[in-house]
Amino acid sequence: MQIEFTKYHGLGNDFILIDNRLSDEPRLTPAQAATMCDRHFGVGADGVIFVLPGQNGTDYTMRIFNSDGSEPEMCGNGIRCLARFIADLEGVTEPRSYTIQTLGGLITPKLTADGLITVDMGEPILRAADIPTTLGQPDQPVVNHSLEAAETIWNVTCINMGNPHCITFVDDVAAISLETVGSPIECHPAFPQKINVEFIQVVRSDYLKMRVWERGAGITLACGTGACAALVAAVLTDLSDRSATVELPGGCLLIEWSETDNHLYMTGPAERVFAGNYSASQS
Ligand SMILES: N[C@@H](CCC[C@H](N)C(=O)O)C(=O)O
Repeated sequence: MQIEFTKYHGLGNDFILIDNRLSDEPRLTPAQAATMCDRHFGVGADGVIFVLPGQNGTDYTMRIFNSDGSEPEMCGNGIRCLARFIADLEGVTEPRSYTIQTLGGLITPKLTADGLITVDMGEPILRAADIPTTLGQPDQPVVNHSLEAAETIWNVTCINMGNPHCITFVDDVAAISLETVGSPIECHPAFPQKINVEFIQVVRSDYLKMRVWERGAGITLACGTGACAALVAAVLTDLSDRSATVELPGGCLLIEWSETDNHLYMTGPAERVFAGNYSASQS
C-alpha cells in the first residue's frame, strides 16, 4: 500500500502527518506506524499523527501513535504540527484557530501572525487516581513524593496534561543519564499506564531547562505536554512564576498557566520538513 505523508517537527520533536480526513479510522495500524517511524528502516520520526474528521462539532480529530506503536492521548508539539499541516492542506495563510478532538480532550491551536502557534492545552489534572498513579492518596495531588527507580530515590511531582507526566527537579539537567533512568521510571509499577519522564532545572523563576524521556518513544528533543506539566509542577512547588520559558534540547517553548481559566497556554513553532510517498507493508 502506498501512503502519502508530510514530515513536520516542533523543536526537533518530529512527526509524520497523514491526511485521514475521509475516514474515522487511522489509515495505518500501530505496527505499520512503528515501522514507518524507524530511523533506519522507515521515514524516521517520534510518532505518526492522523488528521481525522471532527467529532461533535469540532473541526478535526487527532490520533497519534508513538514510535513504538502505542497510542497516547495527547501530544503538544504534535498538535502544533497538526495545525500547521491542516493550514497547509487548506491553503490557509492568515491567523486562525482550530478545534481539535483528542483522546485527552478538546484542544485549540491558534496560528498567529508571527508564524508561531499558541495552543490552549486545557486544565492540568492533579488527582493521583487520574494521573494515573498509585503514589500518595487517590484523590490528592502527588507533589514531591518519593519514588525509587534505578537505585535512586527521586522526589517526584505527577501531572496529567491529557497524558501522564512524572517531574523531578534537579540542580543540573545535563548531569542526568536519561538512558539509565528513563525506562525504569516510565515503566515503574506505580504508573499503571506508564508515564513520560521529565527532569527540570530551575534557572530563574521565569526560565526552566528540561530534558525528557517519553513514554513509547524514549529520549526526544522536546515535549509540549511535558513542558506544560513542568510549569505546573514548578508553580505547585513554589519554584516558578505562572509564565515561563521552558528550554528543551530542541529549543524554547513559552508556557503560561492562566489564573483566569486555569488553562495552560503553550506557544512555539511547527515546521514542515518534506513530503513523500511510503510503501507500507500489510501488517
Ligand atoms: N511529544 C509529545 C508527547 C507525545 C506522547 C507521549 N510520548 C505519551 O506517550 O504520552 C508532546 O509534545 O507532548
